[in-house]
Amino acid sequence: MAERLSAEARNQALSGLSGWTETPGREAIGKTFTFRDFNEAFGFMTRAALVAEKMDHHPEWKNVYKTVDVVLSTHDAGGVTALDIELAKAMNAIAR
Ligand SMILES: C[C@H](O)[C@H](O)[C@H]1CNC2=NC(N)=NC(=O)C2=N1
Repeated sequence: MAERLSAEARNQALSGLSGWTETPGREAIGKTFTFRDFNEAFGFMTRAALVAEKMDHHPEWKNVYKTVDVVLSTHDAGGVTALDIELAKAMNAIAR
């Protein structure tokens, strides 16, 4: 199983991840993606879902119209692991 990252390692990883921040009150990272319209937002979710399923690592997320709020943590590890960082990177790449 992937290891929980220390606070220092999390901050180090976040410094290279545009738009992602620590989620207040829990060990997780989050980002709000904003798109042009619902179609773009849902297209992003569709592509990200395929990556997540392939990784067997799944986001917590919520879509309202053209925004997608994403929170990533590794439930099995009780914190943020390299899997969350990898999925966050993939989501940034998909959203570009
Ligand atoms: C059995 C299965 O591999 C696990 O439950 C996976 C599935 N997807 C997961 N997704 C996330 N975000 N955290 C997990 O710990 C996790 N565990």
